[in-house]
Amino acid sequence: MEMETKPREKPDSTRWASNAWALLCAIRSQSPLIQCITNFVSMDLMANTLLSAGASPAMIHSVEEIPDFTPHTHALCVNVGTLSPNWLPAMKAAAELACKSGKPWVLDPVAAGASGFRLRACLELVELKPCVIRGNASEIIALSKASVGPTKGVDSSHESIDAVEAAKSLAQASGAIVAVSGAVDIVTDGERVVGAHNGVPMMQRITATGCSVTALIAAFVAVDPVNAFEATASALSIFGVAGEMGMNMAKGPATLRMHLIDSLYGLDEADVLSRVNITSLSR
Ligand SMILES: Nc1ncnc2c1ncn2[C@@H]1O[C@H](COP(=O)(O)OP(=O)(O)OP(=O)(O)O)[C@@H](O)[C@H]1O
Ligand SMILES: Cc1ncsc1CCO
Ligand SMILES: [Mg+2]
Repeated sequence: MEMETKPREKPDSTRWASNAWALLCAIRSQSPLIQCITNFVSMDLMANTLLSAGASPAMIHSVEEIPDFTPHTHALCVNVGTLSPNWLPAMKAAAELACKSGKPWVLDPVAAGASGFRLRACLELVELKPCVIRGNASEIIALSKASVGPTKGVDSSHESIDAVEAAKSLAQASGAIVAVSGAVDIVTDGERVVGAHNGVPMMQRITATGCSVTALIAAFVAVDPVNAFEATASALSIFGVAGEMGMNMAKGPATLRMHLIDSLYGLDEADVLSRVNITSLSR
């Protein structure tokens, strides 16, 4: 029998899974404070997603409060889902202050291509240096091409895999990590591309699961801001694992919503190590 002379390297998939578990443990022990400026539809599910993961959400959005509050947060999540002109100054002020305070902020460009107003707002926010941009495929394609077009509103009419090139060019142009959710969640820094192969299709039937995973990404980058690429893929995968486990108990979207939150809260090391499925898609 041949003796091994050096320790065998763990395969990539094992390293991704143990890193995801370490980051979830860090969220549970540090309970990072996440400021969320988000749409009215998502506020409840987003706050409950963050709480069940161990983070501390604060849905604070008035421009008057940002100078006092934003510097004390650990990360910021900005979501333009129910955008109106009077909300945009608060989003920009918070993004600017987060950057100035050295805190990561994450952008969710909901329905970016649905109107000129919304697209311009998203492009202005991208100028303010988000650490991560997470959207569905149609949103990332619209933002990357800076084009308004026929859309299904907040839902995607593209597959995530069709948005890989758009995501790479948006990442290169903006300096942000770009994530595209879908059957496979794609994450890129403009060079590297990974896919998180977790989740269940029923998650699309619950409004604001995308918004909520963007906030979860904010919590993951809050505990590991220098490795935003890894943190983003981990958050997407962990949320997908919670969806898979929740689906085992669910009868439809309403019960999946409940069981997803319970599963995220209850995830243990064995669940994470056996289910996290992140692979390289770089060519
Ligand atoms: N076909 C699928 N199979 C498995 N998981 C999926 C599938 N489609 C979406 N998901 C998961 O559902 C979650 C939401 O992704 P989706 O792309 O629907 O976001 P979204 O369109 O921004 O949603 P919303 O705007 O309602 O917040 C993600 O965690 C994603 O991984
Ligand atoms: C349904 C809906 N409309 C605006 S924001 C939102 C939540 C999902 O993006
Ligand atoms: Mg969305």
